[in-house]
Amino acid sequence: MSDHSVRFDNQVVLVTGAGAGIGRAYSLFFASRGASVVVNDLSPEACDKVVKEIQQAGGKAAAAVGSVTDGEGIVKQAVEKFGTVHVLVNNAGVLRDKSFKKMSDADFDLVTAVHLKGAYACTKACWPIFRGQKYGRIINTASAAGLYGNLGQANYAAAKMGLVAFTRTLAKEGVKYNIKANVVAPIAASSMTATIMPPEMLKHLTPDFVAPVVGILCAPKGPDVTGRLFELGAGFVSEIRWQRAKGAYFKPDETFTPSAVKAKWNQVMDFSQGSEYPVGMEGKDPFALLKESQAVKSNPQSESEVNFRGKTVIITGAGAGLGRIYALMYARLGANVVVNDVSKENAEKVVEEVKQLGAKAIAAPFSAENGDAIVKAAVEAFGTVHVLVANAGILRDKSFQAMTAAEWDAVIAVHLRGTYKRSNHLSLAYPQCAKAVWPIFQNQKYGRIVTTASGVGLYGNFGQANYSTAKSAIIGLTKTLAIEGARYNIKVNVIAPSAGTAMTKTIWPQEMVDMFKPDYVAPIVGFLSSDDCPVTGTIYEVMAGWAAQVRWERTGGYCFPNDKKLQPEDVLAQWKTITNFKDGRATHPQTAQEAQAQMFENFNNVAGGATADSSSAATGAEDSSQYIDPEDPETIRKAKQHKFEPVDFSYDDRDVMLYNLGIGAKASELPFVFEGSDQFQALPTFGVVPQFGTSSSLGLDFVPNFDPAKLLHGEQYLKIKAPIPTSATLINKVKLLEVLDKGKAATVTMIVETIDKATGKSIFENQSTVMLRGSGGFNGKKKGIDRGPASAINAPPKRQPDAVVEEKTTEEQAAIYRLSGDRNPLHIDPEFAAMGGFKKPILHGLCSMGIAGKHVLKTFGPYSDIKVRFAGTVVPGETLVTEMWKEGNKVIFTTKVKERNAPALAAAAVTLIDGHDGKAVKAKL
Ligand SMILES: CCCCCCC[C@@H](O)CC(=O)SCCNC(=O)CCNC(=O)[C@H](O)C(C)(C)COP(=O)(O)OP(=O)(O)OC[C@H]1O[C@@H](n2cnc3c(N)ncnc32)[C@H](O)[C@@H]1OP(=O)(O)O
Repeated sequence: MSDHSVRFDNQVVLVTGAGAGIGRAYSLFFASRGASVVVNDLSPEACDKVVKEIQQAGGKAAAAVGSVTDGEGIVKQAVEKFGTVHVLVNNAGVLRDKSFKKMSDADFDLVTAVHLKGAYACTKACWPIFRGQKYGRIINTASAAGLYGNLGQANYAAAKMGLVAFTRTLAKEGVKYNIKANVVAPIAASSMTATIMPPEMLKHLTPDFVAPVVGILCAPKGPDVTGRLFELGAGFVSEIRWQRAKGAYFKPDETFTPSAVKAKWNQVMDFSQGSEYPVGMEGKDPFALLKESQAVKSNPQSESEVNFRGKTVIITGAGAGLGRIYALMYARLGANVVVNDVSKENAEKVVEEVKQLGAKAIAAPFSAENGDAIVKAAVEAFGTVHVLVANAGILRDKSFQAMTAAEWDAVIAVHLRGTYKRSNHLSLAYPQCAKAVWPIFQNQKYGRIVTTASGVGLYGNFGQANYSTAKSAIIGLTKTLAIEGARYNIKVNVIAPSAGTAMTKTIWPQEMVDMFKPDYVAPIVGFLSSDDCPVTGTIYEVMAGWAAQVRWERTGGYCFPNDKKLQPEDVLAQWKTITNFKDGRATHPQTAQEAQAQMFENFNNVAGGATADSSSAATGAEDSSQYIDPEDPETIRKAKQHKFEPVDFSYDDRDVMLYNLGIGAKASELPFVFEGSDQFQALPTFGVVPQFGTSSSLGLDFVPNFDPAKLLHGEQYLKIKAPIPTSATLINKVKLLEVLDKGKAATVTMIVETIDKATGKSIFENQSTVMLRGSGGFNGKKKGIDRGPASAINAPPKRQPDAVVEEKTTEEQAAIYRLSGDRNPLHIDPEFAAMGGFKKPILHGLCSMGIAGKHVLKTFGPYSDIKVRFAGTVVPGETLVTEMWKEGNKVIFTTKVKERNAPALAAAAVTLIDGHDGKAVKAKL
C-alpha cells in the first residue's frame, strides 16, 4: 500500500525503554508517521542517539531520561517538551534469569519493579492527562514467557503476565474517557540475541514487524479495540484470549470431596462440550451456577479415595475464609496441617478445630512474607512438607485514578510476595512460601502447590488495577514453577476461586457471601494437591460447586511476508483475519515453544523469492533455548536428539578471498587473494566459515546467568572431508553435543555437519565449544565425553620445536575477520568488550586458529583436520608465534603472543594428508 493513512500528526507518543531494540523501533515508527516522540531511557546517551536519529530524518523527538519507576518525572518531561501525551507505550524491561531455586529477592524485585511498577507509574502519571483530554492510548508489553511460563524466568513471567490483566482493567476503566489499552506479546531481535545470532537470522525477527501493529492499536483511525492481547513476531500477527471449558458441576454437599472431583475430572478439563470466552467478571452468573450444581443428583466418588495420610500441608491465610475450610478438609483426609495466618488468635482457633477432627496441626502465626519461618515450623513439627496452598490475600479496591502507590504496592506485595510488611515500594513481588518449600520439594522429588489467582486476574476488573495485576502475575509465576518443577515431580496449578469470605465481604452483599461457601471450592484444591493430580501449569475457575479449565485460544492469525517491511496499512487490511477466532484456524498453544513455532515458520514466508537462507536455523535455535535445562540431564538428552532444520549457506570467490585476507594472507600470495590464479584456493580453516552462523545460532540463554559479553570461544575442531570448493551452496546440520559445568564457567559444545548441496557429499565437520564465564556451578556434568581428535589434549613433546613461524597481526585484523560472518561486538566495540572484562576488543579465536593453521599449512602441507583450544586472548596488533612439532602424521602446535609471552592456542594439532609436505605449498606461493 502506498497511501499512509495511519498518521499521528499533532500527537505526542511516549515510548519507555526506547534507547535501543524494540523501543527504538517504536520511536522511529511513530516519528515517521508524524508523531512527536518522547524517547525515554535510563541512559541519556541512548536517548540522545535515538532522538538525533529521528531529528535527522526530519521527525520530532525529545528525550525523557529516567527510570520508569519514576513515571511522574518522565511524563513531566514529556509535557514540558510537547505539552501533553496521547500515546504511552510501556516497553522498558530488564531480565534477571535464574532457576527459581537460585533466584534472589533482588532478582525478583528488580524485574517486577521495572515491568510492573514501571508500567504502573508511567500509566498512572498519564492517566489524569488522558482523562482530562478524553483521549489516550496505552500499550503494555507482555511476553510468551508470561503467557506460558518459561524456564528460569519466574520473575519475568510473573511481571509479564501481570501486565495482561493490568491492561484489561485499564481498558475497562478507560472506556468512559476514550482511553484504550491493549497488550502485545512480541518476539523480536534484541541486543542480546544480536551477539549470538548471525544478522541474516535476526532480520527475520526485526522489531519492524512489531511496531506497525502497535502503531495501529494506537492510531486515531485504528480499529476500535481495547483490553485485547496480541501475539506477534517475524510477520505473524495473532490475537489471543482466554477460553473456558463448560466445566463440571458437583452437588454442593458433604459428598463434594476430592474423590468426587477425581471421578469427574475429565469434565473439568474438557473443551469438547462447548466453551466460553469471558471478557469480564460479569460473564458468569454465580446464582445460575449454584442452581445448576444444586440440581446435580449426587457426587459419585472415585474408586480409590484421595487422601493425605502422612502428608504435611501448609496453607497460608488459613485463619478464616477459604484457607480455614481448606485446613478442615485436609484434616478430614488425614493430613498434618500447618495453619498460617498473621493473626495468631485466628490461626490457633483453626488449629483447635483441626485437632477436633482428629488430625495433627500447628499454628504458624507469621506474615506470609516470612515463608522461611512458616516452613521451618512445619519441618520442625512434621519433618517435611508435601503440599503448599498459597492462599493469603487482601483487597484495596480503588479506581485507577484514585489509587495510591501504597495501595498498589500493598496488594501486589501481599499476593505475589506474600507480605504485609514490606516497606520498600519497589520490593513488589516474591512468592516467599513457594520459595521456602522449593528446595524441600526438589530434594524429596515430590511437591504440590496450588496458587490462588482470581477471575479478576484473568479478565481484569474495574477498580482492581492492583489486585488484577497481582493475580494475573500469579498465573505467569505458576506456569513457570510448573515447568521448573516438572522433573522433580512438583506439580503447580492455579485456581481462580470465588467464594464468600471476609475479603469478598467488602464487595459482595451478605446474601452472596452466605451462599457461595468456601466449601464449594476446597475439594478442587484438594484434588489438585493430591498424589492423584494429573496436571501441572493449568488454570481453573472454581465456584459454587462448579469447576472449569481455562486455557489460551489464539487466532490462526495472518502471516505477512518475512522479507518485506510491514506497514500499518497492511495490518489494517488484514485486521479481520488477524482477529478471527471462528475461521477454524484457532489453536491452543500451551508452551512458549508451541506458540513461537508459528512465528518461526513464517521465516520461510517470503514475497520476493528470497532464498531460505538460515531461516530454519532460527527455528531450531530458539526452540532449543526454550527447553534445555542445564541442570537436567533429561532435557539435555532431548535437546541432543532434537533435529534442527538444516541451514543453507552460499558463498563465492569473494567470500573466500575475504576470509583469506582476514587471517593474514598477503597480496603477494596470489592463490589466496586472486580468483584468476590457477591455484586459487580457500585456506583450509575456511571450513569453519560456512557453519558459523548455524552453530552460533544455537540460543544459549538456557544456561544460567548467560551473558553474551562473557562468552568466549573455548575450542574448535574442524575436519575437512573433501576439497574445499571456491564457491558453493552448502547445507549445515547442527546438533547440541554437550553442556558441562566447569565450576566458574559452563561450556557448551555443538557439532555441525556441512554438506555440499549439489553433490550431497559431506565436506566439513565442526565441533565448537564456547566457554560461558560466570555460568558454571549449576551441578551439571563436569567431564566431557571422549570425542577423539576433537577433544585430544595434544601436549607438545619436550624437545625444541621442529619449526617456528612468527606473524604480526594488524590493528584491523578483527575488523576484517568479522566480515566473514562472526560479528560478535566483542571484537570491535570497546564498550561491549569492557562489559566482558577486556580493556580492548579482542581477536576472534577462529582468526588466531586460521593464522596458526596457515603457519602449519605453509610448513608441513595440507591436513585433514585441525583442533585447537583457545588458551588466552589476543589483541589485534599483537604478534603470534606458532611452534610446531611433527609427530608421525600429526603436527602438534602451540601459538603464543610474543609481546606478552602468553599462550593463545594450546592442545592443538593437525592430521597431515598422506604424501603431502609443505614444500609443494611453498612452491605455489
Ligand atoms: C562457531 C561456534 C560458536 C562460537 C561463538 C564464538 C564467538 C566468538 O566471537 C568468541 C571469540 O572468538 S572469543 C575469542 C577467543 N577465545 C579466547 O580468547 C579465550 C581464551 N581463553 C581464555 O581466556 C581462558 O583459557 C578461559 C577463560 C577460556 C579459561 O580460563 P580459566 O577459567 O583460567 O580456565 P581453567 O581454570 O584453566 O580451566 C577450568 C576448566 O575449563 C576447561 N577449559 C579451560 N580453557 C578452556 C577452553 N579454552 N575451552 C574449553 N575448556 C576449557 C579446563 O579444562 C578446566 O576443566 P576441568 O576443570 O574439567 O579440567
